[in-house]
Amino acid sequence: MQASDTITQTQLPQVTEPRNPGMELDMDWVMSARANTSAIERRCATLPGRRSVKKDYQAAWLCRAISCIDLTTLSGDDTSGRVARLCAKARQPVRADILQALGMEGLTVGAVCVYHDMIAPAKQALAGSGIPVAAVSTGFPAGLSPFHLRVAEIEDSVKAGADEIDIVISRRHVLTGDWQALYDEMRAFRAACGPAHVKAILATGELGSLRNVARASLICMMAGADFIKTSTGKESVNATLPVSLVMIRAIREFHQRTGYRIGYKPAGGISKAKDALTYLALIKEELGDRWLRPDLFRFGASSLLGDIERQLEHHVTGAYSAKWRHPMG
Ligand SMILES: O=C[C@H](O)COP(=O)(O)O
Repeated sequence: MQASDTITQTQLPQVTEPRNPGMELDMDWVMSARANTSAIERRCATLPGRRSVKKDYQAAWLCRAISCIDLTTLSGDDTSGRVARLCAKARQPVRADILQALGMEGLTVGAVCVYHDMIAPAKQALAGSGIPVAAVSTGFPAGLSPFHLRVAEIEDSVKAGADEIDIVISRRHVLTGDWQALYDEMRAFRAACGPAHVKAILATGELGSLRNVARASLICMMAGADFIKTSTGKESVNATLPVSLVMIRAIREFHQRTGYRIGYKPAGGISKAKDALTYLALIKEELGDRWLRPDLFRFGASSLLGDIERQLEHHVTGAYSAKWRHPMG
């Protein structure tokens, strides 16, 4: 991919997929899902690891990564002011002179992701930008509040203007093998979202096995998820490459069997530009170019953008601002 390709593709109108309507729970399909851990690890070891961004095409990939970030703040001390600053960053993710040098004026992140109470300030700060607001919901991060409150929380966030809802599944349904309960829960969450797109957070670090990750991925897609997402960012193990491989292969299989493309969002602990490049390579190789757009791929990340910005600055100016030089030099 050359820088010019990325520029053109970034400025193209967003491709829209027909929404996944969901389907009946197909238990035979779910139970046939397997995950061979050693084969998955071998596959992940073949992915390119890049140390630094030296070439234009790598900078182009980083710009693509920016366009796919759900720029996130999910802290107990979030304020309207912090969210407004985050949204300003979402609108102009990289310094203007760097964007200009790359020919990437107008580049924005994919979305801003906040708690319910921060939806209104985020909507206000993003007005007119076209950048969607995603709200975490359903008792995020543990998902252990009463079911009717979790459904009501979704409805409230949609009323408050959230364009996307990131729900958390009940891990216990997976851990006890109660697949019907997981399907019914996801179906109810999807219905409560109405027009808002729904991302199903599996919290893969708490699901016990890669086979459970594969099965939970399929069930959430069968129940109508628009995206499946690895983690809340609050588990002790968040997004990993093996988990990602299992989830994106489930997405590929779902597309092959139903014709619907489901989005993928690795989240939690992705903070390095080189890791973002590895994820993009994985998506390109396993799902193809169509998934390398923000309507089908997002990084859930609070600090990835900072490292990408440093890499791009280094690429354009030959120096990191973080490396102190003489102020007059
Ligand atoms: O969904 C997004 C995650 O909560 C972000 O996690 P992070 O702060 O580790 O980047």
